[in-house]
Amino acid sequence: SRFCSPACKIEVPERLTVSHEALVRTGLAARCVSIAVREATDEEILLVHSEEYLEAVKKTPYMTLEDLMAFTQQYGDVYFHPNIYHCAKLAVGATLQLVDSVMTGRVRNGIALVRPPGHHSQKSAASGFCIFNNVAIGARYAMQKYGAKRVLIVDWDVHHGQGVQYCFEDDPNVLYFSWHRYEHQNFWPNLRESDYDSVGKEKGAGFNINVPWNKVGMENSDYLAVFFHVLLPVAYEFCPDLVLVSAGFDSAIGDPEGKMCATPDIFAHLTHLLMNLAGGKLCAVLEGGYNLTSLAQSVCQTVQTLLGDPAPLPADLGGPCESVLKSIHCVRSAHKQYWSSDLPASELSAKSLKVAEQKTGNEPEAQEQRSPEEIVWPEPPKRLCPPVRTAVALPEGVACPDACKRCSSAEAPSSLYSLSLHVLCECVCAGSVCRITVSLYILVCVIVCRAVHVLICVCVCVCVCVCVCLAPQGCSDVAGFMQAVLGLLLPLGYEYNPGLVLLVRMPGSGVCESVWQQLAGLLQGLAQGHTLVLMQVRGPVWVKYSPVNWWMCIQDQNWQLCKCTNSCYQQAEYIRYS
Ligand SMILES: NCCCNCCCCCC(=O)CS
Ligand SMILES: [Zn+2]
Repeated sequence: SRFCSPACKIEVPERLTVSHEALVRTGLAARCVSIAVREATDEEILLVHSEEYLEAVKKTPYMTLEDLMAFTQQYGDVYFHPNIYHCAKLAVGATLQLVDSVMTGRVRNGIALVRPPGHHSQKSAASGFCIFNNVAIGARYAMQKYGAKRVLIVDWDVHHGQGVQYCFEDDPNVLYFSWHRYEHQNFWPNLRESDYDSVGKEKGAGFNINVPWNKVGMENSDYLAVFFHVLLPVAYEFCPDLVLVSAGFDSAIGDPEGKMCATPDIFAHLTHLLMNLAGGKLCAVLEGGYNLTSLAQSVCQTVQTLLGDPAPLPADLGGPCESVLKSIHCVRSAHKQYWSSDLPASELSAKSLKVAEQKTGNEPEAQEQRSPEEIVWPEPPKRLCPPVRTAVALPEGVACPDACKRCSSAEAPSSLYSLSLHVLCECVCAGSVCRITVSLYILVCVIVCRAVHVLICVCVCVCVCVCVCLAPQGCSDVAGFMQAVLGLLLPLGYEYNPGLVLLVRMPGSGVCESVWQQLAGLLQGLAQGHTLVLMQVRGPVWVKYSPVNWWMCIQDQNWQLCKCTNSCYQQAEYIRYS
């Protein structure tokens, strides 16, 4: 009978079958393009691993049981099954097939559901269930075959991918970000170099970011705070050509390894926040994830966001806990010298990162006492996947796009203010909007919102401070702008949890196109994507309002609304008319 180390009780084949079955059951698989897997070649594996290691692993299918056990003992927490070499080659091959499909533009993004995982394996060693380092090979492959200059690897698995860190620690072209259960080096793999002060070596200094979780029981707001205040400002400054995600879901609630409390829907937001980078080129590669229920739910949340569906409302976020604030402060201080977009750590005061009352110490222990099966959490909320409908406000004399039928509103709104009020009221009285976050530029239209309710003004005053500190520099201060969006607007927006985001761009606001689109994209993580974008520009411009995706073509002050069928636009983008 097959010898079995304790490890093989959790890294089991059912991980892939339950994930795939969930994708099929929810209809998500049918919306995806399936990519064939293949075995990796020796040359591809040698992009990261040594010849002697590869040659040794090649022998494992033919080893006797005792040889296999001896071979396994030399590594930590892996098991070598006679078939694992074949599976490990398929895991790498699947990853590279995904990288091919994304880098050639055949698909925009995708996920490789593979096992064994990869992020712990090293040049000449297997570790932590990992044989070959799928994601590290994927990064090297993308740089070698497609000339990718900068690759961002985001490792949201609950373990530190030390294998990836070792592979790229002196390489400034690969930015490796990992958060991981650490508990002051008391959690596996118990490495000193997993702490926040490992920032990379030589030319790679600043390109390795470790965020240690020194407590278990981390929640959604902790994960988002690290994205807003550590990863995203640096990722935007790094400006990658490709994003690889070491998508381990053992960081989700119910996992026996992670013992965290973040719910599966958080992966919809983490994915969304990364999709605006690298022109949307994102390859997620499965790492860990051992609670079959939360694994399947987390995979579905990730895939549904990759497909472009609006993220669910970020349910009742608190502020990050004290322990996370400390980790964030430490890692930002360690990296302050490398990243200009990094506000001095002191700026990250408790006020902008609302300090939640210290998590009462007993929760995690309670978690520890309950067996993983006993931990329950609510089903992820049903998510909108709105048909793409459109509304076009057309100036006189401009023909409707095909298949549109003009249904001008009763009173053709005569100005930007009355239009947004008009649409606003339509939303509000349609009851589909309970609260509204006004975004950066709405302050100029504060008169529009007066008719809505006083809550707006609270938010507007916050936005006023952001806009004031931004407007003078205009587009030249992109870093400053993005820092304010990531470090202030998004955290507050997520905590405020609005029913609608109103984004108004006034002429002379001085923000350039790309930054504007980043802002509109990022804000769609709020309000289930209910975003109204109003732009007043010279000449007609199409803008997008979702989920009904109202398109408004605006010319000067002349507005008319008409609804188009959803056949007009499959993927809502900005289309500028000549
Ligand atoms: N030696 C005491 C217990 C050690 N357990 C090690 C578990 C490794 C988990 C690796 C993993 O999940 C990859 S994502
Ligand atoms: Zn893991």
